[in-house]
Amino acid sequence: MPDEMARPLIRGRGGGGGGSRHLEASVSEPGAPVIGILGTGDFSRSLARRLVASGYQVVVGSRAPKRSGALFPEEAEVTSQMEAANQADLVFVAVFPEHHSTLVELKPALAGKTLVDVSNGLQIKLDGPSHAEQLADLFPESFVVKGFNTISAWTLQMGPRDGSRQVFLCSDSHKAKSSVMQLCRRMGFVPVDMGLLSSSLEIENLPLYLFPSWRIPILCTLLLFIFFYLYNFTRDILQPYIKSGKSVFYKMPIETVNVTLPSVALVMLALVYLPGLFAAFLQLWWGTKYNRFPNWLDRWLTGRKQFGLCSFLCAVLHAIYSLCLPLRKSAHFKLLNAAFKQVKAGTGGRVG
Ligand SMILES: NC(=O)C1=CN([C@@H]2O[C@H](COP(=O)(O)OP(=O)(O)OC[C@H]3O[C@@H](n4cnc5c(N)ncnc54)[C@H](OP(=O)(O)O)[C@@H]3O)[C@@H](O)[C@H]2O)C=CC1
Ligand SMILES: [Fe+3]
Repeated sequence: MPDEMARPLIRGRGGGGGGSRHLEASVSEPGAPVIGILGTGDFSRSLARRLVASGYQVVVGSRAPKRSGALFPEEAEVTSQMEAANQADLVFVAVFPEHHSTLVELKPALAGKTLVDVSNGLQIKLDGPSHAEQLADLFPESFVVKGFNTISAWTLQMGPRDGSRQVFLCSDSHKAKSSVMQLCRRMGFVPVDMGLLSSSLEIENLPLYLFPSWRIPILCTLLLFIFFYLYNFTRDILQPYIKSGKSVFYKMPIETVNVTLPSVALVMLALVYLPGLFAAFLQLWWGTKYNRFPNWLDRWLTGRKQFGLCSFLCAVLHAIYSLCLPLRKSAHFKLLNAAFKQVKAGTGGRVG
């Protein structure tokens, strides 16, 4: 990582270019609470800039402050980890969780202070202590708040935009959580209270789920496509070939795909409406609207938008293919016509 460390995510004032104008414009307000950041990696650098831009005094704790100092804005002080822990009122722990234990010597300096754990896991963990809970065990005299792990260094750098403004927070200390929520708002993010620190595992897993609601609809679309494609291939290409030796394999990439797409689109559309019918049937069967649907039906109902969009995509592809086919046929016809005219005129020249 040292090479990456040498390359600032956004350039300092002397570096020219890059960076958001908002960040360049603000200066830390004197008398604002001192925010400490342990670690000088990508996240730390972006966070420091955003905090400075929001009017906070920032002190960054590094194992090698001399090396890292140049990567931070002038307003942020880069010093030793111990010095930063002593000076700060609230401390962001921006080091990877496997290195949390190297910070234990800061325990006395961090006692009674709020620690924000921003770490993410590398894989989804379904049980066991979260990184935040492990940090709380390491620093029992501090108040650990989990949060900011769903915000990327890039988002911090560019400023909150729609879609990634929410910061999920949880802590066993109401006071510590409130102070982080306030800080969050001042930085332009929207804090979402997720309750006690026991929710931290859920928050840590959040960034690891990539488009979770799309997985099943996409899988369904692919399976249906394979099924209908094989059916059409057998019916339109394989069967004539075996029966009468007629070779129409050229139809495979375009015509067979084109007859497959509407079938997939229609079945996917049916899958949008089907769970609604199941739900209505269950409600009639139970005689009430207020029972919980079984999990599978619940997930299906909430995934209807994705099923619908997959169906729409197939229909659009079918429309595009259908428009392209006559163009291809007319080009073919023109070529044949030209050849015929030349033969008729007895020129015998090359065509095409
Ligand atoms: N990058 C991102 O977009 C996001 C990162 N996060 C979380 O933020 C945390 C930091 O991530 P990121 O900044 O990308 O990581 P980097 O690897 O870029 O930085 C980690 C920093 O940790 C410090 N550190 C302290 N002790 C040790 C040690 N024993 N060994 C190695 N490094 C140590 C180092 O600073 P120094 O050498 O100065 O002490 C180093 O710069 C992680 O927990 C990550 O999950 C969360 C959301 C997004
Ligand atoms: Fe059609």
